[in-house]
Amino acid sequence: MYGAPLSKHAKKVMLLGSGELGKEVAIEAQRLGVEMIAVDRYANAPAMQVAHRSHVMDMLDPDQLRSLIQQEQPDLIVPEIEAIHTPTLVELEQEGYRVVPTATATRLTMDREGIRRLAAETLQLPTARYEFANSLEELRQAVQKIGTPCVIKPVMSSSGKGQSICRSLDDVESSWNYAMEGGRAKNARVIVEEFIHFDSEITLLTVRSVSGTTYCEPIGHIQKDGDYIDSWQPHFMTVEQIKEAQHIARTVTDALGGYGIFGVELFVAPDKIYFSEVSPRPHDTGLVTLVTQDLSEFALHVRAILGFPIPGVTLLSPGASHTLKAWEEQKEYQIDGIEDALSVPNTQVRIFGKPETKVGRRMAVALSAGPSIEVARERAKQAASHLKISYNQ
Ligand SMILES: Nc1ncnc2c1ncn2[C@@H]1O[C@H](COP(=O)(O)OP(=O)(O)OP(=O)(O)O)[C@@H](O)[C@H]1O
Ligand SMILES: NCC(=O)N[C@@H]1O[C@H](COP(=O)([O-])[O-])[C@@H](O)[C@H]1O
Ligand SMILES: [Mg+2]
Repeated sequence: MYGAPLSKHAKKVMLLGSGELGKEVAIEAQRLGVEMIAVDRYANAPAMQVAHRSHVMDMLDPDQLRSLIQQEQPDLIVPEIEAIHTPTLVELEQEGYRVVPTATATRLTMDREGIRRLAAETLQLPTARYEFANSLEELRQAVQKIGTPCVIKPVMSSSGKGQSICRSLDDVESSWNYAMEGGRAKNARVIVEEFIHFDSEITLLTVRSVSGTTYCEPIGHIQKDGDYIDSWQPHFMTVEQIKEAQHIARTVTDALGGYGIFGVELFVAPDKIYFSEVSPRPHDTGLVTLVTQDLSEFALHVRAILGFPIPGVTLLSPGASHTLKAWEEQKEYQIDGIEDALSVPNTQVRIFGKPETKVGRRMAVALSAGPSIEVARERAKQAASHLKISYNQ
């Protein structure tokens, strides 16, 4: 039970992070008559453009974060990115605020170390072998222990930022420097992971709600330089593989707790399935669910966090997504080719409306349904290829 947005009894939801994923969450929440407050580090972020109001602030600053939350008094705090001062969320939760899915889940997944130690050491889930290093010298030793090729990532980064493949000991120094440039916060710590030669990688969207745990069909995806290029659903897996994937997803999401959607990232190798990482929030590769499921991952997240039932999720059609990225840093840009993209059958586009372009920044996505995965992927790729960014100096 709640009142109209902006009235005394409104249900107030605060998004911490207001990118393309938050924008879809805000739209779904608006559909249920929720009052939306969008927060991010820059003005006119995508979700801010569809929320009731917005705030620009440094979410890694504990004082700013606390004072905004105390000022707004949201019923639910919904982290949309990892770069948030999560110890403050833990304190606020103890003081009675509700953090989605839980403050501890956001703290553990904020850096790779928390979630990796939970999954591999506490829960004993299969992961790539790993080591941590705080300096170039420690990194050399860690690479020698893990062996090459290996993957080196800042402990605090996302969308592949600062991540590289180290193919021999000669690469260690450049990998270290790259990680130092790409990492978030001033944290000189990296993880070195054994390189897994997987057949495919998937996201298993898993929802925890008042109705229990529900799994979506697996989403296959291709990543380049640690960031996603295209995704499709359903991804074919054997019954045994699906059972194993769901077991891993269940174990890790039960340990994190709370209500909401989780993107469980798994590597599917010939002999076994590896846990990679988990987002306690909608996942970028899950944008495809906007055209494949009766309830998208965003609708599922909103339903779950508001405490509403999720009797089931239905896959309506095979589908695919294909991203459009910018390759220049500019304050002014235009997107052309939308007409051609929308001429592709069963296709939609989402233009995120980010105020500026950056090198490698995702600006839009094409979403296509089709009679098969092959057709859907081809349609989404074709539609995305029609979208062109022109940069105006
Ligand atoms: N140990 C590994 N072996 C092989 N490939 C890997 C390994 N670790 C990461 N990758 C590849 O790099 C991609 C990005 O890695 P990861 O998910 O850890 O980074 P991320 O920065 O958290 O990305 P995002 O925030 O988009 O999920 C993976 O999806 C996978 O394709
Ligand atoms: N892999 C995580 C992910 O896709 N997160 C999405 O990207 C936005 C940041 O984009 P930006 O870096 O272009 O501002 C985030 O706000 C979220 O929507
Ligand atoms: Mg990932």
